[in-house]
Amino acid sequence: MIIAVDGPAASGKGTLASGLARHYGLPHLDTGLLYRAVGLASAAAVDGPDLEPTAIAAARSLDAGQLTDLDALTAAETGVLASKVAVIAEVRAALFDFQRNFALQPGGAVLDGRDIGTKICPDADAKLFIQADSKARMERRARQLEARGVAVDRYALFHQIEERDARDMLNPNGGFYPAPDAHLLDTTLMGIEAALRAAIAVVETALALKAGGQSPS
Ligand SMILES: Nc1ncnc2c1ncn2[C@@H]1O[C@H](COP(=O)(O)OP(=O)(O)OP(=O)(O)O)[C@@H](O)[C@H]1O
Ligand SMILES: Nc1ccn([C@@H]2O[C@H](COP(=O)(O)O)[C@@H](O)[C@H]2O)c(=O)n1
Repeated sequence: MIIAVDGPAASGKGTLASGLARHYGLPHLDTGLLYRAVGLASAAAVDGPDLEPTAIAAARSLDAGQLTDLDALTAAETGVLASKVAVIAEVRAALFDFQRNFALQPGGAVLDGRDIGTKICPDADAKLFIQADSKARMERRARQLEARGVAVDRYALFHQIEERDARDMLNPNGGFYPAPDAHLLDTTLMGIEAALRAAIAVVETALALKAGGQSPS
């Protein structure tokens, strides 16, 4: 079974994808980490003329060892770098096979990102698109960073998230919209447990419909 979980920055898609993976006993891939690793590897070239070739070479030579330094990878600034390399078509192409092969492993997988339901796994058995308003997303990210001891300027963080959302939405090589068969889940007013229960219900309904049965009540 393949489950696709998409949504904007700090919407909680990674948390839900990891909860779904635990619930169904499936492996989970946070595909944002791949773009973050390429962004980090290209940091010295960012906003300069060499960004494209640097990022393309970094994407083509990416290996799993670069996905381990979670403090550096999940820093807010790394998210901005990631969104700058994510507009480069050759970077997306270089990362495609890794994601697709992960999805196609025996038994299936849960992947979260921006284009899983539209580009990486248009054939997924269940697709969720997670939404939450920008203020809620900013507050979630702020608390996450503060829990790690990082000082947060909420005003700057809010603008950084909005700027990244805008770059992502305009990404000409993206596909960062809900797939036509995705279920929209707005978690603005939901805690993590309630959101996970709702996500599991979406998957159960998708599976029941796929099997040709009634959707579970
Ligand atoms: N429904 C929720 N209510 C409150 N907090 C939440 C909820 N969902 C997730 N969080 C918290 O918000 C923070 C961001 O969540 P998460 O990392 O899952 O988002 P994301 O969409 O994967 O982010 P990114 O796209 O930037 O990687 C985490 O600290 C997580 O625990
Ligand atoms: N499938 C994906 C996943 C991510 N991106 C880009 O990477 C940035 C960071 O992603 P997070 O999920 O960790 O926030 C994101 O803003 C996108 O620009 C992508 O292009 N495709």
